[in-house]
Amino acid sequence: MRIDVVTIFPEYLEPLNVSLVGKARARGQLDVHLHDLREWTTDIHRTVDDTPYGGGPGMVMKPEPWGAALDSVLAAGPEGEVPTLVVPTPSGVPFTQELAQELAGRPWLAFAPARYEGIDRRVIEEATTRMPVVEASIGDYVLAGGEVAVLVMVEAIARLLPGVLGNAESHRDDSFAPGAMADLLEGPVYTKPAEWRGRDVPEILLSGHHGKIAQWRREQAFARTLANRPDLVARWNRDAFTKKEREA
Ligand SMILES: NC(=S)c1ccno1
Repeated sequence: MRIDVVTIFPEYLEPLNVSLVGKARARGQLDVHLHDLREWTTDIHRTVDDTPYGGGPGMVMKPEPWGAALDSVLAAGPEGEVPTLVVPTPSGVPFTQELAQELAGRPWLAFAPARYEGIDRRVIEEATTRMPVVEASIGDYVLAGGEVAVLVMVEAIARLLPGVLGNAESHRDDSFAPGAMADLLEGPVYTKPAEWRGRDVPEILLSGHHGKIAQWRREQAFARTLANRPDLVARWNRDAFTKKEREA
């Protein structure tokens, strides 16, 4: 997978050099290109923003640098291919495990994290005429810029790429993973020692009875989901529960 990120703070994306994503890059599973938006400014002050038409607080990111930057990204990418442009924004669709899974299946992603009050709308509109565009939100809150959201999205997507996680099974039981864990939160996990500060590991996990352990884990997942995400419960019904049982 190729990933391009256009940003006024390339240094904000340094974490893409370490840990899981860094290792995937080193193994050639990810090809990440960072671009400083100011490279496409034309004035001595390298201006990327201006006051909003219609008035109002804050500044808006100018269309010219973004347009030129996206032109360059497209030109530098694989011949005859276009990226999916991912725009992190609180006004986007929810960035879910399902969306991460879908984006992990695409060969080329370009991220456009905004600052200030956002990017001039014409940039997004023009982009949709030449590539798929996904405006997505990592949560119902506002950040100072989209770079943090890019880090979140890239990690969530990268870990789903084949071979990136050591154990291919690791994300099968993730919260929200497709199949039996859809709309479910992961239950509690334990490791050695069997007793720690007077707290024992649940006996069932030491039983070696895989069927009962799986059943206990499903029950724990349902209990945690009921407690922490009643909104997900609304998506269940008895058939779905049964279906989950069959799939698990
Ligand atoms: N919630 C998201 S994705 C965001 C981007 C910028 N500020 O908030």
